[in-house]
Formats: sequence, C-alpha cells, structure tokens
Amino acid sequence: MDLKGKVALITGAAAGIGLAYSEELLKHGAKVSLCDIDSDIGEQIADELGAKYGRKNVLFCQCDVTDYPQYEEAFEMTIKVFNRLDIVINNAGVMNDRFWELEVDVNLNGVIRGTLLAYRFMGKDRGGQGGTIVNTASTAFARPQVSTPIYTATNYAVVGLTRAYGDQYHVNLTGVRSLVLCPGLTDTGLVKEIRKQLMSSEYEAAWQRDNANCKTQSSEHVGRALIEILTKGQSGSVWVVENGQAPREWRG
Ligand SMILES: NC(=O)C1=CN([C@@H]2O[C@H](COP(=O)(O)OP(=O)(O)OC[C@H]3O[C@@H](n4cnc5c(N)ncnc54)[C@H](O)[C@@H]3O)[C@@H](O)[C@H]2O)C=CC1
Ligand SMILES: CCCCCC(=O)/C=C/[C@H]1C=CC(=O)[C@@H]1CCCCCCC(=O)O
Repeated sequence: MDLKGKVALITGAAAGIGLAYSEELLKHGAKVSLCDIDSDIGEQIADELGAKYGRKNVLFCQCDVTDYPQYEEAFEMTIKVFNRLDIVINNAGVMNDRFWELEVDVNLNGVIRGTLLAYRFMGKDRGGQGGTIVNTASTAFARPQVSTPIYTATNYAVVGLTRAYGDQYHVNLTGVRSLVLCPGLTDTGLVKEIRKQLMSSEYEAAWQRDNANCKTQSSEHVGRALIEILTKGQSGSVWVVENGQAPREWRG
C-alpha cells in the first residue's frame, strides 16, 4: 500500500503505541489526525510531529472514544482539514479491571463506535472511497491474561468484531478492509500501578505468571509492524506482534 498522501485517523495517538503508529505513518508520507482524550499532551505531540514532518500533515482532535458525538466531530474535522480519509486506527485502550465498565466502554464500545463511523465516512455504499480499518487488540486474546479477565474479554471481542467485519461480504459492500494487530508486552504507560489495575490485589501472583515469559518490545517496533501489516494484510486477518519479532499472521 502506498501511504504517500493518504490520511489516517488514529485514536489514543498522544502516547505509546498510537504515537508510534502516527510517527511511522508520517515517515511514510501519510497525513495524520491524532485523536486522544488528553488534549494537553495531544497538542504538544502534534506540535512536535508537525515541526518534524510538516505542519500541514498533522492535526490534533480532542476526542473521548466513549463519547459518540465528540468522536463524530473528530471524523468531520479530519475530512474538513485533509479533504479525505483512508485509514482509521482504533487504538485507544485502558487496562483496569476495577473500572471494568469504563474499560469495556473504551476498549470494545470505542472500537465499535470507530468502526461504525469509519464505514459511514469511508464506505463506498455511503458515498465514500473505501479504505482500511486497523484495530489494536492484544496477545491476551490468544493466551488469556488470567489476572485481567475483563481486559482479556475486550480483546477477544475486538478480534471477533474485526474477523466478522473483515469478511469479503463487507468488503464487497463497502470497499473497506479490516485488520487487527495484537501486540504482546510493549513498553508504554498502559501499566502504571498494577495493584490498582487488577480486580483484586490477590491477582498479583497471576499477573507475574501471565507476563513471566514475555520479552518487552518497544512501541516503535509495533509502529513499524503496522506498516508491514497495512501493506500485506488481507481483510479479516489477525496479526500478532510480540517479543520484538516480525509480525506473524494468527490463523486460529
Ligand atoms: N502496552 C502493552 O503492553 C500493550 C498494549 N495493548 C493495547 O494497545 C493500545 C494502546 O495502548 P498503549 O499505547 O500501551 O497505552 P498508553 O496508555 O501508553 O496510551 C493509550 C492512549 O490512549 C488514550 N486514551 C485513553 N482513554 C481514551 C479515551 N477514552 N478516548 C481517547 N483516548 C483515550 C490515552 O490518553 C493515551 O494517550 C491499547 O488498546 C492497549 O490495550 C495491547 C497489548 C500490549
Ligand atoms: C512482570 C510484569 C511486567 C509488566 C507487564 C506488563 O506491562 C503487561 C502488559 C500487558 C498489559 C496489557 C497487555 O495487553 C499487555 C501484554 C499482554 C501479554 C499477555 C502475555 C501472556 C502470554 O503471552 O502468555
């Protein structure tokens, strides 16, 4: 896929994996709409990336993915500024099973909202040009993270959503392809104070076991993997990126 001049909207773009996706897309000549709930860091990141890759190529939209009207405004603003939309990356996520309703609202409902908006603004059946949706899940979908059952469930659901929408039936109808990237342990701010993120402090032993054999990878590695997946990923495909290795397709 030639990314030059393409427009990508990325959620959770102010930090971690979303920021790495954004920078890698800019390096490949795309324009990016950085969407994040955190406007202080988001504006600052947009300034920094704009100075490096050209101010006309970067936009920041303050957007909480749990708030449909705000999310819709981010799509409208992106298309108004860049005049097109080719790629939607549903990446914003949290891990906190204590606040599980919010976790489900961000990690699953947020991806559903982003997917429905992507079809509305890119779907050929809705007057659009077609495009690509990339969702971020986690390797927790393939090997359940026993210490965070609800976080794990949201990742299973995102993979199921992507596989169903990724079917050729939807591609024929809309011209939109859907892929899912599942990172393993990645060095970001997702885990701040693990004891407060597990449903029970008794789960700490399980948390240690869950992550015992994982090698931490950088968010930049996941960013580079995104470009490879965008280039060769078939609609409905599921990609695992872990331990700093090249992306590999998961075939269930
Ligand atoms: N870091 C890791 O080890 C792994 C992360 N993931 C997934 O990768 C995705 C990105 O996570 P990280 O970069 O690690 O986390 P992070 O905490 O570094 O970045 C997440 C970003 O999402 C934003 N955000 C949070 N709630 C939001 C909302 N309601 N609306 C809009 N933006 C919101 C935050 O402000 C932040 O900028 C998540 O979906 C996470 O589940 C998956 C596997 C491993
Ligand atoms: C010893 C713990 C070190 C810190 C671990 C950490 O930061 C974990 C991150 C996970 C949080 C959400 C995820 O999606 C991350 C990785 C999930 C990997 C699941 C590993 C299980 C396995 O591969 O068997």
